Amino acid sequence: MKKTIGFIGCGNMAKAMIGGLTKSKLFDPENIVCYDPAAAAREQVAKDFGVNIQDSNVKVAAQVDYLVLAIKPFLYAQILEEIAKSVKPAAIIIVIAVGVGFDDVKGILGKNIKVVRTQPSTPAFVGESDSTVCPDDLMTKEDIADVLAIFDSFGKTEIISEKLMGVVPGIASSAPAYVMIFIEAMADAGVLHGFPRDQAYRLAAQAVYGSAKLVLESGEHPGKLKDQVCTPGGTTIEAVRVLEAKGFRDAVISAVDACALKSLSMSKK
Ligand SMILES: NC(=O)C1=CN([C@@H]2O[C@H](COP(=O)(O)OP(=O)(O)OC[C@H]3O[C@@H](n4cnc5c(N)ncnc54)[C@H](O)[C@@H]3O)[C@@H](O)[C@H]2O)C=CC1
Ligand SMILES: O=C(O)[C@@H]1CCC=N1
Repeated sequence: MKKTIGFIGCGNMAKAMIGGLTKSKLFDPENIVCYDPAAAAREQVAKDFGVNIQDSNVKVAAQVDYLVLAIKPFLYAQILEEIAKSVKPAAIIIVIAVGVGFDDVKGILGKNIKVVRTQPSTPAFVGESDSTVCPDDLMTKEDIADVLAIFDSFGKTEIISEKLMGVVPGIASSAPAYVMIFIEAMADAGVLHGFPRDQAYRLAAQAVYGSAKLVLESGEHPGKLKDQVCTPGGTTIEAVRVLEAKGFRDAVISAVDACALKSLSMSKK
């Protein structure tokens, strides 16, 4: 792409996204323009990816076509005020924070600014984010295609409605945390039975990865794929019995619901 993309904030999500952008060669490193007040954060992205580091948010905002606000939600208003006079009128603002809506951005940058709400996830570090994007009404088909190309460079992307944007952390962007707990717990059980820890993590992680790939590539219902594993009178159904008795499904549904409700409450603040 012959355009420029800027990152305000060079923390976890910025690093994960920049990794995909540079690996895919979608942007030349000098066209990825970044600032973070934390020297260690900006030095890390400069060292890892050779990106173009500036000395203020304003300088980033003034020169880019796409501007990713890779900062915590509570900083959005303050930083939008800071860059308001510098943002290019035709720039596309990429919001990645939970709870920050179109009106929050347009209320400060003006109603004519193009904004896309998104949620990437940390598997972007390995090119496997399950990103969601929601463009505003001003964005053209070409704008949307460009934003999809950006997000596809570090994973898979779904376009969703603004109403679902508030729910998405529950099943997507926060989900890596629950999956990590599942992997850790499975590996702990392996260690309990004598497996070396590193081998237990590899096996548990591959079980999750392989199962996810099977769902995605076979297109089969997850219940059917579960049944394929359960030999009558065998080992797997014993584990399934215990998971059901311990309320595994309810625990997962309740956790996703709690996450989604928290996210929705942040949008209403
Ligand atoms: N971590 C995750 O899994 C996901 C995070 N998000 C969203 O991404 C955003 C960033 O989150 P993380 O990267 O995880 O946080 P982080 O804490 O790793 O990075 C935030 C960065 O912002 C920098 N920063 C602080 N004040 C600043 C300022 N005045 N100007 C410029 N930069 C400043 C910090 O030094 C830090 O490097 C949040 O809004 C979060 O909701 C979205 C999806 C997933
Ligand atoms: O926990 C959080 O608020 C962020 C948003 C999605 C993942 N982590």
